[in-house]
Amino acid sequence: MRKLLIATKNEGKAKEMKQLIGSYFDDVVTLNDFDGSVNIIEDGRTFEENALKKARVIYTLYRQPTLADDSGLEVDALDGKPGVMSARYAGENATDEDRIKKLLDELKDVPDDKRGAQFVCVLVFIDKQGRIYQTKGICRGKIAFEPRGENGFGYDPVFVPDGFDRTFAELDSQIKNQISHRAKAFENLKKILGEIYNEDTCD
Ligand SMILES: O=c1[nH]c(=O)c2ncn([C@@H]3O[C@H](COP(=O)(O)OP(=O)(O)OP(=O)(O)O)[C@@H](O)[C@H]3O)c2[nH]1
Ligand SMILES: [Mg+2]
Repeated sequence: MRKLLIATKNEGKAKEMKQLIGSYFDDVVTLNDFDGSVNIIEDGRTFEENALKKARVIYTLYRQPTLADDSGLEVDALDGKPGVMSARYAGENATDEDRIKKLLDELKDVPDDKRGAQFVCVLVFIDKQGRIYQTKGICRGKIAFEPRGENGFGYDPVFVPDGFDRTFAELDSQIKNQISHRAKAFENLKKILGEIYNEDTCD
């Protein structure tokens, strides 16, 4: 029985991660399932530092294979902000709506051709023996002028991925799971998992 702990409390992210992880684990649980009380301070300057910290804290507590995702939105016209601050962009207790409103306010005078942005996702996986693996995915797109769509989470209603004219929240979740920053990071992670679990099938 192979168990994976996912070090996230974000339900939107957790749902996508469970869909993307594939069949390498028999049981996949997130912090909301097994330890909602743990509070990890994300004080890194990069997605890499924060993802590593989340994975390390949970691996150290439970000594089980652990996966963490640190992700966010980098907007060209804001010099890469909100970046690692994406979840806290409008304050600690703000909602997705508050964050979107703040973003659209800041971009209100920015024309269509200057609204480029990218979602970034860094995954850190720690295997049963404590070996650390990291992958990254980027999805380019642009920021819409108003929110559209009901799917997904976070900034999805205002992010239009390159090659599409609909937002992530208007696209089917299956399409998001093929082209997103998270999907790309998982493509690389699955290659690593394939190697780990082929050479070491015990757990
Ligand atoms: O529209 C979106 N579609 C996405 O696919 C996506 N991926 C990340 N984000 C945003 O970036 C923050 C990450 O911050 P984050 O990595 O610290 O996660 P979090 O604090 O929400 O949960 P946890 O995993 O740390 O427990 C999230 O809250 C979201 O606002 C996304 N928004
Ligand atoms: Mg967080």
